[in-house]
Amino acid sequence: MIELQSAGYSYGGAGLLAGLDLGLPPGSFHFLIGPSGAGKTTLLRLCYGDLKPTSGQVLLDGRDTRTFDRDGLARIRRRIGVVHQDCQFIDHLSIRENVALPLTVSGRDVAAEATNLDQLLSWVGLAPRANALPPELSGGERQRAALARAVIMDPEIIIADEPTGNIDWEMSQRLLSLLAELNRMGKTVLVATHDLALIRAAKAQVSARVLRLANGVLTTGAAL
Ligand SMILES: Nc1ncnc2c1ncn2[C@@H]1O[C@H](COP(=O)(O)OP(=O)(O)OP(=O)(O)O)[C@@H](O)[C@H]1O
Repeated sequence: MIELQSAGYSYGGAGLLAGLDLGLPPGSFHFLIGPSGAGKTTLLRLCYGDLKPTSGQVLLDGRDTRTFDRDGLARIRRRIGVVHQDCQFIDHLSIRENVALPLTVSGRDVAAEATNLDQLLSWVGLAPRANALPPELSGGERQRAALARAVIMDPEIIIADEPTGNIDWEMSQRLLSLLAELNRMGKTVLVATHDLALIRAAKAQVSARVLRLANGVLTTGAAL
C-alpha cells in the first residue's frame, strides 16, 4: 500500500533525500536504521503523507500523495497508525481520553467503543493507569499508550519513530512483542530505531527486513 518511486525530499537548500525506491508489502515488518540526521523521520513522514515529496512520488494505495486533498489524506491516514518520537499527548486529558482521540476526531461515538478501548488499554498493560495524565506516566508507559492510540482505528499499517528511544530494555522488549503481535495479525509495520539490540531480539519473533538510510541512500538488508 505504501510505495516510494524515486522519491526525494528537501527542506530547502541542499536535498536531504533523493531517488528513494521502496515498497512496503501488506503484512511486512521493516526496521529503518541509519545515523542521526540521515532522514529517517523525514522518510517516515513521507510514508504516511505528512510530507509530500519534492521529487519523485509516494503512492498510498496506488495514489500519488500530492493529489490528495485534505479530506482524502485524512481518510487514508486513518488506515495508518503512527507512533511519534515524542508521543504527542494532550497533557490535560487522561490516557484513556488521549488513546480515544482518533475516534473523537473522526466523529465516532467513543461511548459505543468503550469495550474496544478498555481491551486495548489492557492489551498494552495500561488499564490500571487509564485515568492518569500523560506527565504521570513512565517513558515505557507513554510509548505503550502511544501505540494504543496508533491502533485504536484498527489501521492496516503501523509506523513507529524510535518507539524505544528512552525506555529500558524490558520495556523495549514489551513494546517489540506488541508490534510483533500486530504483525502476526497481518498488519504492516515500519519501525525507525537506533536500537540494534532490539533488532537482534526481534529475530525470534518476526520475519523482518532492515532498511538502512545513510548519505541519502536507502539499502535493504537480508531478512532477519
Ligand atoms: N522541519 C525541518 N526543517 C528544516 N530541516 C529539518 C526539518 N526537520 C528535519 N530537518 C533536518 O533534516 C535532517 C534529517 O532529519 P530527520 O529528523 O529526518 O533525521 P533522523 O534520521 O530521523 O534523525 P534522528 O535519528 O536524530 O532522529 C536533519 O539535518 C534535520 O535537521
